[in-house]
Amino acid sequence: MTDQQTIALKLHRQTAYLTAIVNHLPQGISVFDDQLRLQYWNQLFIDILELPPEIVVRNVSFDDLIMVPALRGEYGPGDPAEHVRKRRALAEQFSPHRFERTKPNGRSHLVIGEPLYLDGKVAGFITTYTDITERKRTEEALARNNETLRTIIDNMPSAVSLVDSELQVIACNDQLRRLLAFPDSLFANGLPSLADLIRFNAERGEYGPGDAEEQVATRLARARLGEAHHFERTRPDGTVLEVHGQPVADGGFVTIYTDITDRRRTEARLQLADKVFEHSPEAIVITDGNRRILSVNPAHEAISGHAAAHMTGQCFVANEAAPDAEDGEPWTTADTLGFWAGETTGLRADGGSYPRWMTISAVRDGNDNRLTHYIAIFSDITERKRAEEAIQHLAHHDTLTGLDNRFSLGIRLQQAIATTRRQDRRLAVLFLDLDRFKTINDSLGHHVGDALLVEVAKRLRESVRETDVVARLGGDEFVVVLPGLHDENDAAHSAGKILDALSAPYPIGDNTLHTTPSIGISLFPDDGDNTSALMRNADTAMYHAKALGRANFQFYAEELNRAALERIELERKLRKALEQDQFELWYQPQFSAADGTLTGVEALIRWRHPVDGLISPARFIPLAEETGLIVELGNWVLHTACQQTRQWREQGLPAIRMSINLSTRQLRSAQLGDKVAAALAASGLPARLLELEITESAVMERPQEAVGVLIGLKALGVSIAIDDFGTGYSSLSYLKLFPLDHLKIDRSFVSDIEHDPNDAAIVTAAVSLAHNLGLSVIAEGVETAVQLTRLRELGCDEMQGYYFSPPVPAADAAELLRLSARCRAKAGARVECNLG
Ligand SMILES: Nc1nc2c(ncn2[C@@H]2O[C@H](COP(=O)(O)O[C@H]3[C@@H](O)[C@H](n4cnc5c(=O)[nH]c(N)nc54)O[C@@H]3COP(=O)(O)O)[C@@H](O)[C@H]2O)c(=O)[nH]1
Repeated sequence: MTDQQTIALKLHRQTAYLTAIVNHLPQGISVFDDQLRLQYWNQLFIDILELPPEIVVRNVSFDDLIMVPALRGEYGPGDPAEHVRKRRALAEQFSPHRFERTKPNGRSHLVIGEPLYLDGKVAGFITTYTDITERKRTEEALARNNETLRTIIDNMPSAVSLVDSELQVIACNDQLRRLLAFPDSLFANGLPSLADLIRFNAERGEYGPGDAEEQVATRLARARLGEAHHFERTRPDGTVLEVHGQPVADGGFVTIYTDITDRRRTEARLQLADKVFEHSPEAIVITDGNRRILSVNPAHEAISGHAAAHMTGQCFVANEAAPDAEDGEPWTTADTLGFWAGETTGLRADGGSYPRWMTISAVRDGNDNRLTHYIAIFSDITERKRAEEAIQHLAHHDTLTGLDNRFSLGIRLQQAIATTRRQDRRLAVLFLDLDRFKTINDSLGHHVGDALLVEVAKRLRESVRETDVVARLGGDEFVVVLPGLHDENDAAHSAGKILDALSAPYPIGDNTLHTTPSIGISLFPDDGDNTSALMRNADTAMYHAKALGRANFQFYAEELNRAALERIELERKLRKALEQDQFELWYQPQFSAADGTLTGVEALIRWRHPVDGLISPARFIPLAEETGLIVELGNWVLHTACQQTRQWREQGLPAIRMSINLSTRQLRSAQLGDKVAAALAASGLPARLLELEITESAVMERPQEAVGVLIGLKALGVSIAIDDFGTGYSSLSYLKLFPLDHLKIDRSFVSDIEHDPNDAAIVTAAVSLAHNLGLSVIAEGVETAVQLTRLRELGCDEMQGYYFSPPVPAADAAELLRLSARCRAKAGARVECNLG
């Protein structure tokens, strides 16, 4: 073989090798010369560009080849020749190029072109065509997947972060910033590292107190372990986060943060609700929308006695004692208004019934408003009702007697007036007060007093009709209301019955007590058309009955009311008079019956009112006594009288006995002895010259007590006189015990002594009694010489009366004393003569 043949064979082989290589390349390949005529190609070139094989021949022009895809519209719409021209212009630049083309049929290929140089000159270009259809599809699918994932992550309610193995955050969603309240500045330079995030949190106290760097180190160390983790974290603002970390294949991990604040709150609420359900003292019943019981709490069993297990599935009945038809109301109300509350009756397992306060709530579905459940809550109100009834009873009744009280009386009287008005009838209000009740109460004790009141209440109730009202106002005051009367005779008849019933003896304990009522009656409509007028007028009439000697009944009369008003006015004036010192003392002399010498004076109070003039004590002493003002007034009298004697002595007048009147109230005052002693001390009056006059009725009201008081007073050295003797039914046994000095015969026995033998007999007996007890007798109210003679004959020791002198002011009394002193100086002189 020649060298030429050897070279030719080598070339041939090389060409065969190259052709084999080109044909087995995974790409299409084409080589155009500098005239853009095709010189080399392989089958994949034809396949990838989908060229008709018959036109792919050596020296075919670039234009003819690309006209094929241009005509197929692969370069877009428009003139294919224009597309070819543009591409040829680009190709003629012989510059490297690389692009991807996707054909209308969806197949893609990558085109990479490089110019070919021969001896430093452009000799054409070589182009490879790689079918990237599958790669593109995979890439697109991946991109779509990524997009989907991105959308999912971005729209997840949870925060997500993806950290690589270097602990660099490589992905996160917006929720991460929102949920963990990361500021934008943290992301200003792209995604931060996990360390940045942890440090930021540690520094703002997200992990609680402690050293921030330590907290960072601990957390990073944990992250580096790359282990799955799950924990809950409560942020400082109370948000509860559930954190799930999961390692991923490349060494990083994905973390999901979920806000479970609401879930935790709901759980806490449910737990609480569960506890409430379990431990509520009130029974709770939960039913479905058809009232079938789903569950009951333990309190239900405790209240009703029905075991919880037996209740489930049963139909719940609100009012167990009512017929079915009547159980509808609570449910229809709950259905329409969502809620019902009221009292129902429950039946216990043992068959007993009990009142229960129940609420029923209708529960509806939040979406379609469908009624899904009922919740009934109830409690046993037996005790509460009992207490209410007791309170109600207490509010309307007198605790001691069980009668209506003042409050209830007001209501019932008002109702009775309305009924009586409609019936065109009359109504009577009877105001009752027990005579001497206070004495019984004070002397025998409250328990006896109470027992008496209970018996009085019983008798009152028995004396009237069931429909009549009987009330106790307090103390010994009772009121009876008699509605539907024809006339006042009906009222009088009932009042008489009551009077008899209440006046009968009361066997109480070991005692048999006696009391009588004083009854005042007012009539509707005659004496008033409202409760207060009728009550007021009956009260006034009752006082009138008392004033008329007790144990009787009196109808109200207009004049009584006037008198009552006058009384109120007088009381007001009396208080003012005390403040303004409108009182003065006058003095009435007393003389010895034997020789006519002045033995003493009686101090008698006078009220000089700036407008009404001189007011008699008979008008105001009883009121002062009633109101208690007498204690202050009496003290003033005591002091003024004692001071007067001092003045008289200072004027050189003879020292005589000064008598003052003590009232019942003063007698009962615990300070009386001290006050008398103080007045004596202040005035320097020798005690023996002060005489205290106490009425017979005052001492006999509580004789035992009086004995002690009088002994105490006597011990001060004063003398004591019994005033108005003969009017107070003295008990002889007590008279003996009283430390008395004088007995003053009441002027009612004196005034008619010359004509009435009875009066003379009484005076005789009184004088005899007094002398027997070692007392001297003063006759008061002596107005005539005949009376004086007669009283002297009957043995009276001293005289007082207008015959000698009326009470006179202090200055005139001083004149009398002067005159008396002169008379005494003339031995044997008769004072009467001088007085005349
Ligand atoms: N607790 C006090 N009671 C007092 C005081 N001052 C007076 N009184 C009592 O008031 C009642 C009326 O008293 P008065 O109007 O002063 O009447 C007295 C005499 O004026 C009157 N009297 C005296 N002599 C006659 C007379 O011949 N005829 C007549 N018709 N009346 C006369 O009697 C009253 C004195 O009575 P007595 O006290 O019983 O001696 C009267 O009950 C006074 O007690 C006071 O300071 N405190």
